[in-house]
Amino acid sequence: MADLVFFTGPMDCGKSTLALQLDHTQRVGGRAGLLCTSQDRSGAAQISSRLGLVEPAVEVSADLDFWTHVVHALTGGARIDYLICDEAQFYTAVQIDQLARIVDELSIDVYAFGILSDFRTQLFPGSKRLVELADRIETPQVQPLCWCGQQATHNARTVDGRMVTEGSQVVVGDTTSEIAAAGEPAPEVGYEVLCRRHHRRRMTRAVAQATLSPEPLPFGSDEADEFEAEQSAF
Ligand SMILES: Nc1ncnc2c1ncn2[C@@H]1O[C@H](COP(=O)(O)OP(=O)(O)O)[C@@H](O)[C@H]1O
Ligand SMILES: Cc1cn([C@H]2C[C@H](O)[C@@H](COP(=O)(O)O)O2)c(=O)[nH]c1=O
Repeated sequence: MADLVFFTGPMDCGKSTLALQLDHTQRVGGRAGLLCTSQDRSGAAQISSRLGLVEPAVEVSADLDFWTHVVHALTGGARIDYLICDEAQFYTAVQIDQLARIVDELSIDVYAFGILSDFRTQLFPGSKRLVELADRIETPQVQPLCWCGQQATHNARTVDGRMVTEGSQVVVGDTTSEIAAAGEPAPEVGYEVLCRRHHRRRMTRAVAQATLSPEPLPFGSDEADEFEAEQSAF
């Protein structure tokens, strides 16, 4: 029996890497897959992993009908045993229903990968529908960490280096940890993974570093006191 599996976790937890590993392993095992993605960071119709793996993929725009696409490919003689669907948070709820139908009526496995919630902690429509319909929800084994060392569970968006909680749900971009480590200036829009506590407090790595440094504090002393009390608890 085929399955609809949703692999989910915050940005930078290895979802695209796992998607390409799964595809490779299945292909080596003699199965044939169709790779799909939506608005990959690279700007091209491909699944790209931060570890450097890249594979071409069907670009899933809002008007793509998965059912029609797959049935058309099958009737044209293609073999499809499974679908790899990256950046599935950007798919519409209707497209997730089409994927479930493909699993149930065509016995094709669908492996979907995506983040659950946006920078405001609200579910993406595609992810919400996947949680509702998936046979299984899996979390990749590598867990990214918040700057405090706790497991990072939430995605923060930064604009000009400052965390924001308002804006469009979709703004394609990358995490800034490696950019910051290399000493490069933050991009206009970036992302940082945080634990819930620091996401709630809008306490990004930059804010924490500024607070801990002997430089003048960037925010009110109440917030700084709260932050120092929290640090002594670790
Ligand atoms: N130079 C590196 N060496 C080893 N692992 C790396 C390196 N750069 C990135 N990674 C790993 O790549 C993973 C991010 O992969 P990716 O598939 O792009 O994530 P996601 O799709 O979840 O955003 C992280 O687990 C990170 O630790
Ligand atoms: C939190 C959040 C993220 N995005 C975008 C940023 C990236 O382009 C993708 C996530 O990709 P990854 O492979 O998981 O790193 O989603 C967004 O548009 N809106 C958000 O709130």
